Amino acid sequence: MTSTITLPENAPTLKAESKNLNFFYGDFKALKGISMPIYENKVTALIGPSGCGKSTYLRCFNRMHDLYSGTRYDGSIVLHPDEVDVLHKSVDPIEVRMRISMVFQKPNPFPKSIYENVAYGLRVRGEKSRSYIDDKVEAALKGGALWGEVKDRLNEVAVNLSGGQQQRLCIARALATDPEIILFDEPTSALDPMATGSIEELIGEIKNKVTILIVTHNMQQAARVSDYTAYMYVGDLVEYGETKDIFMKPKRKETEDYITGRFG
Ligand SMILES: Nc1ncnc2c1ncn2[C@@H]1O[C@H](COP(=O)(O)OP(=O)(O)OP(=O)(O)O)[C@@H](O)[C@H]1O
Repeated sequence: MTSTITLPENAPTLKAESKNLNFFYGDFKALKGISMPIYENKVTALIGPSGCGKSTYLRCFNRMHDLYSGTRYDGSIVLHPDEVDVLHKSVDPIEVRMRISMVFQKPNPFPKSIYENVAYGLRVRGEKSRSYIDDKVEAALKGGALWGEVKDRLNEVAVNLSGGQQQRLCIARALATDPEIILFDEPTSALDPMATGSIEELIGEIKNKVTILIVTHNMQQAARVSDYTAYMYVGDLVEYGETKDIFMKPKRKETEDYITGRFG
């Protein structure tokens, strides 16, 4: 299997690319030389059977693996246009996480107020101006399609919100620091169909200002929300392309078997 890819014709602007990315948990090689473009203001979906390395790949982008011992990156993830390799030892992972935010599978608001959840990243960055933070919190909550529901209860604890509202709050929190990329790791798997629909709609809206990578087990979701799709299998990138091509005319039989449910 190879992860060499051909860039689509008339490709949009590159926001990032992984180049020959390998990743190890101890001696176990979880990613095997993955090279993939990530296009600006587009949604790229990562699909594949359980354990194929989707979350591992996603977590390389914001250096999440640094938080655990015994892990090792090899290769690079280059951010454009400044050509920064986020995996390089000289790059501060905290700075990377300001530029590349993450939304997890299970909504994980902090045990703080709605306001403080969204203000959190700005405070970490050292923002002190109350009016600046107020404006950013309002804009982020609007961006997360939550402002109308919470504007009169900003000081209430966030855990009182419904699951779908909590996930939109986590998206607002991710938006507040004006990230360039947001990583979504199965963001709707803990939500009901209605809340799932509103998160998918939101992803369609925020991609106008941010680049998105999303891991999903839901083929319909990948087809609905993404512009590009990557099919992974045991640490390899099997096929990458425009979502419509991956779903309508995949080049590889393994991809076809997976998306048609014959495998996985
Ligand atoms: N902390 C860890 N230590 C050791 N191995 C790990 C660790 N986390 C994941 N792995 C292994 O790395 C491989 C890829 O796991 P990963 O979670 O990235 O897959 P995935 O495609 O996201 O799976 P799923 O769809 O089930 O979430 C699997 O073989 C998994 O067992």
